[in-house]
Amino acid sequence: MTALDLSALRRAPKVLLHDHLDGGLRPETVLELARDCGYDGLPADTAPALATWFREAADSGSLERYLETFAHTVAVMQTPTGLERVARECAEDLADDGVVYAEVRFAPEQHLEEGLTLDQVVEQVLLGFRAGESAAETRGQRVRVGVLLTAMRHAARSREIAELAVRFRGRGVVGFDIAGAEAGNPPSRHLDAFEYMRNNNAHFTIHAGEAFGLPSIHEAIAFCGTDRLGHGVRITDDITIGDDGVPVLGSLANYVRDKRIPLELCPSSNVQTGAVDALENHPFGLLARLRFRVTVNTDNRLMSDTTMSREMLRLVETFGYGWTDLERYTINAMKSAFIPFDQRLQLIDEVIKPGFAVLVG
Ligand SMILES: O=c1[nH]cnc2c1ncn2[C@@H]1O[C@H](CO)[C@@H](O)[C@H]1O
Ligand SMILES: [Zn+2]
Repeated sequence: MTALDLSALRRAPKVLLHDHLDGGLRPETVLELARDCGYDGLPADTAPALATWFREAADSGSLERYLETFAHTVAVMQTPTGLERVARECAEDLADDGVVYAEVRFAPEQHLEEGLTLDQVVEQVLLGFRAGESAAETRGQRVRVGVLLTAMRHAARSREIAELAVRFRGRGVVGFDIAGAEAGNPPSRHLDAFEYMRNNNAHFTIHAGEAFGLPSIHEAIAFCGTDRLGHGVRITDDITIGDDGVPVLGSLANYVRDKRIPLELCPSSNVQTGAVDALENHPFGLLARLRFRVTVNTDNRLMSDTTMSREMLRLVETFGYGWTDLERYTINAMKSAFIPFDQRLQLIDEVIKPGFAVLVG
């Protein structure tokens, strides 16, 4: 059995379903792109200072204030070269951390300030991911990145973005999502977009149950028909612990568990936005114990100063997980991916299981 430390975790084959492209830039890239495009609004002028600023500003205890930090990353992702570079480095960084499959999301509508079209934005990002995958492969690292197109929930372009996602299906886009401030912007505002996805037999996830509770999760499932829940941590509001210490599930919690609806849990991010007050109290422990389909995710690597390996290490330190637990969460994630079933199975059988066998054995 290999000791469960950060370097061993980085060698484990990992699957990431919830990661924002505009939340994962390298600090030095933010600085260089800002210089190139003449953006002078950055709050720091060295890479370490900028890294610290993002982490501290995101540590706000409020989703709204957390989201304000994205103004700086989105500002430097407005040109073809900027978009391509950010996507390329994202794929390389994930590969370097031992991620073998990732679904990375971003909102094309936020990248039109310099006159690019929605299609051009998506094309540049896809080019970047393909370049990053190839660069990683030349170093002997293998990662596959699929794209989720996000619509901003306070805006009114979700139908258009859903159409964009379907148009780029088969060319690297594997699904759709809505994100942004949750309170006041329920998923049902975007019913036509979700209906469009369903009519086209296309996959989507919805940020729900992060800053707002059960009504948001209920709408995402019952009205919108989501395949997965982005975060979904507040499903614990529907679980009570009886006097005998035994958890009792309400009907919504039961439904989520019965239907094996995947929860894209993002431990560090949830503490930063105040969805959870401390990692020790993160519902990951309870939900995993109750055998919900839990997955481990980064959300925003820059804002949380994290990686997949570090999120896993934090869970190991907090909940005492071992390799077989981590393998189970990884297989949960791979089963829940939006690529075709046979390809998921192949990654499980040929990459994930053999990779963990080496570590466990
Ligand atoms: O955890 C989150 N909850 C809700 N919205 C988020 C979260 N992280 C990022 N974004 C939002 O998604 C956009 C597209 O990637 C980001 O610009 C940010 O506004
Ligand atoms: Zn998110």
